[in-house]
Amino acid sequence: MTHDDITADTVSGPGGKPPGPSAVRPATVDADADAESTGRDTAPSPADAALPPELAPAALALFGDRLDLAAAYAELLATDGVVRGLIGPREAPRIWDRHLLNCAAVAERIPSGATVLDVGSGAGLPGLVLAIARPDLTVTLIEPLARRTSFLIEVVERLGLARSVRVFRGRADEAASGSSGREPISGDVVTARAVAPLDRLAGWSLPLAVRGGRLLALKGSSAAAEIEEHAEVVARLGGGEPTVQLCGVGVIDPPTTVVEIVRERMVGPARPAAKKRARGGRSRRG
Ligand SMILES: C[S@@+](CC[C@H](N)C(=O)[O-])C[C@H]1O[C@@H](n2cnc3c(N)ncnc32)[C@H](O)[C@@H]1O
Repeated sequence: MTHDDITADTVSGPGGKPPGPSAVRPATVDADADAESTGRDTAPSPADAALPPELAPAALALFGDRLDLAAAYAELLATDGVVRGLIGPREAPRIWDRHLLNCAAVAERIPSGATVLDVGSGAGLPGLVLAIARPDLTVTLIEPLARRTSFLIEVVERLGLARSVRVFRGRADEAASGSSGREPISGDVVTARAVAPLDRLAGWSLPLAVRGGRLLALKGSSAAAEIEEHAEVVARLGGGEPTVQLCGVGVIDPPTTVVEIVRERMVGPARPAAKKRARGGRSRRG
């Protein structure tokens, strides 16, 4: 089996431009773009993942007694994640504010004991962070790229999260409909960061939510404009009125901006066009 052959089925138990804390310039974890823009060839060091003292109160508030686990994940991202091209070298020193704390703040919108599906997890953001911050959650990381899912699988094992976190290798639509003999999956909450514009994201994500469940899309400064542009499509997909939620107010600065959409109606996939009928009202193929 090659590296690229690893599928979700081999896993037990359970990477655009992610919106960072900057309301103006979104953060990115795109390693290739980062390396190109800096021209740097930085050797990763665990020290890059050290929690900055000024962020310690926020980290403690968001991770509580799971702070050590969050620190272990930060170190894996800043070392293996950089070496394997999942995180740009420039992201390593800002892993806590732009990524871990930014994602963990969203936990306040997730009910106790919820099942969470994270679409386009990349290196585990935000799904893995939520699983670390909230041991009561059951989280599935949905990611089509083998290089990313193999990293996720290893991190889940190394952090001892296999009981609450599962990795699904595939696209969101494959997860929703079931494919390759896999059962369709659904959850109370669907999360996504830096995956697609709101219309496409809603098309992929709402079918994954149970009725009354919700999509939490981490969107940064584009949130209001995206809602205005795509509200009609969202409604056609069965979504309620999208709202903008600020998470982590008073804990992180700036708070995380999330577009929240409740799945109000179950809308099926588009039906194929009706067959043309021959004269006399009968289908041409009989
Ligand atoms: C820019 S990365 C963001 C990764 C991560 N969410 C973050 O914030 O760092 C976008 C990710 O979405 C994944 N992706 C793209 N299309 C997808 C789809 N249809 N279903 C699930 N994941 C998808 C890509 O493979 C990639 O890992």
